[in-house]
Amino acid sequence: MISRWTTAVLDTDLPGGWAVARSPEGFLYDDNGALFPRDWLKRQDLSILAEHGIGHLDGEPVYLLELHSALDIPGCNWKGLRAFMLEDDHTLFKVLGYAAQIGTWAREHRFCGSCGQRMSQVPRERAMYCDACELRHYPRISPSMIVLITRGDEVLLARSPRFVTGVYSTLAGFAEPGESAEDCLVREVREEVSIEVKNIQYVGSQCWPFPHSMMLGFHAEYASGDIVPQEDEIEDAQWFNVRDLPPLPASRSIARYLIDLYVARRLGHAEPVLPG
Ligand SMILES: NC(=O)c1ccc[n+]([C@@H]2O[C@H](COP(=O)([O-])OP(=O)(O)OC[C@H]3O[C@@H](n4cnc5c(N)ncnc54)[C@H](O)[C@@H]3O)[C@@H](O)[C@H]2O)c1
Ligand SMILES: [Mg+2]
Ligand SMILES: [Zn+2]
Repeated sequence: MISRWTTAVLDTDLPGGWAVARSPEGFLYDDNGALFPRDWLKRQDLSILAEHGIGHLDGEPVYLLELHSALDIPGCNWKGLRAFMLEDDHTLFKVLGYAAQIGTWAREHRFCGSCGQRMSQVPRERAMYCDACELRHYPRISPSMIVLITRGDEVLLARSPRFVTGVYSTLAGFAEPGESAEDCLVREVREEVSIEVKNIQYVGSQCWPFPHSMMLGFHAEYASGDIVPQEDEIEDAQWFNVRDLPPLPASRSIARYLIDLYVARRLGHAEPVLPG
């Protein structure tokens, strides 16, 4: 059965529901997954930094317990968000991805960036509020462009020194103030591989909670220039034939989708579906 997940701002004074617990070591899980009866979880000896009501899973309320530190609970363990992404339960990954973004943002906005006073959660709204200067802080989302550059049967893929050994991917980068999505894409491509692109086509978007990116995915055609990898950022960049590709990123990523979609179109295969 596919579970239904909707986000909401829930009242943390109400009892009951489910909860996920997040510490600097990741999310708590056991053999049944990462959702625990909330009242049971709160009876454990947790060092709770903040609690957030984050939404409904199949109509049941879900809360996040954001912890100062991990602790040992018999039968349970801690695991990072990336490990959950690589598993099959996509709905659970969405719940935890949202929880991670809300937890990180609230943790990093406990004090007002303008006057330094302690801030508080606004009831019924996803915002932190400063009483002293009436400033509101909303969750942070960082728009990032990601692009597959194509040249007929070839695609341009690159390696960052941070990637798993052997894996090549599309180019990506964060938008800067003053840029359109297209401006950002053109700049990132120039910076990272020193080439020019044309016919920029928007393909789709994906929430990427590492830690708070909104990925906007594109295909673009090669226009001119020779590949010059950006020092420190790009370890290697090459043109690959769609019939002979290197190891690629994880299948849930929009990077992989942009590649699989182009290959499918080029080779006349069925098109993949963008993971939500
Ligand atoms: N879902 C996917 O398929 C996929 C694939 C590739 C990259 N990504 C994500 O895209 C994002 C951007 O990719 P990148 O790492 O190549 O970026 P990038 O090329 O812009 O380089 C990263 C650098 O940008 C700066 N930076 C960090 N956070 C920033 C922010 N919020 N705003 C502006 N600048 C910031 C830092 O100096 C950092 O070293 C990252 O979050 C990455 O995880 C997602
Ligand atoms: Mg980049
Ligand atoms: Zn303030």
